[in-house]
Amino acid sequence: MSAPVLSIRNLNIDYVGAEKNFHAVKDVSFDIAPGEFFGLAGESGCGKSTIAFAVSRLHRPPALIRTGSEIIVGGRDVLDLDTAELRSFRWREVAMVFQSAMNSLNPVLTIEDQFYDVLRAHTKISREEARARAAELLKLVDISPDRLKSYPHQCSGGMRQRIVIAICLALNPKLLIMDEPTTALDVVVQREILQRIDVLRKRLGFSVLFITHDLGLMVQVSDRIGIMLQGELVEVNDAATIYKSPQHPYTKRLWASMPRLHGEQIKPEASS
Ligand SMILES: Nc1ncnc2c1ncn2[C@@H]1O[C@H](COP(=O)(O)OP(=O)(O)OP(=O)(O)O)[C@@H](O)[C@H]1O
Repeated sequence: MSAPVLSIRNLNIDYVGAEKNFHAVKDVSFDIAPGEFFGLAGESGCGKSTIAFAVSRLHRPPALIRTGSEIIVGGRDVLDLDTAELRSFRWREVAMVFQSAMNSLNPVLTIEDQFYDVLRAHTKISREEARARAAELLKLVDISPDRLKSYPHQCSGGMRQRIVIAICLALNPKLLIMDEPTTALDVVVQREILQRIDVLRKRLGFSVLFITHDLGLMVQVSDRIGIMLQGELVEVNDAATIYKSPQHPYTKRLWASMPRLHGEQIKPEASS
């Protein structure tokens, strides 16, 4: 089996407080294989985003990663990278779509300039080449290259979100982290975007770490799913098992708390 794209070992993260520390991520370990769509689910506040930020090394104080934690990407521990190494690590190896990504585009720059900024910062690329690459990336997410001249406010929310995803794919990262990437969008647009991501990861071969509290959406798109409860990873299983025969009592409770489209609840099969 080929080496994992991401290997997290004994990850412990505290939020350091004046009075006492809060242990937000508790000894979490999991791997993501090349090309795998891995979902991380759990109620609000269970530590999902804290993990996502740590993997991208975007965590800031008061978040403190404890000694002994490992986040291995491409054979290197992300926690050991210096500033110069981090610059090439982000975007090239790991790119992250945030919860409010569609509002993260710069309002005073055209879409073309936003692509150019990222491409120019990381590669030796001419304006012409960047335009061609940006057009190609827009097509990947089903947006006409005519949009290169638009400003963010001229694009719908779903379109802006797809533009952010296209920018994230600009440097062919091995891992795309998506933290509640579609929460602000309507259900149909959410689904379209996730289906598009799925097609792209199969075509381009990147892996996905997808974070949401919406377990129903997650089982439809993920290969494997990790369930978090109060900072701990309590179950990791393939999506079908999580759906049909969840093993951990908390996973069962999560399903029970989740309304289905027509009001009935998903009843997981009783586990033996
Ligand atoms: N800057 C901070 N200072 C102190 N505690 C924090 C900070 N950021 C997050 N926390 C706490 O750490 C815990 C984990 O938060 P995190 O945002 O990772 O959860 P989450 O599972 O991603 O939640 P959500 O789905 O609401 O985004 C929560 O209890 C949160 O209140």
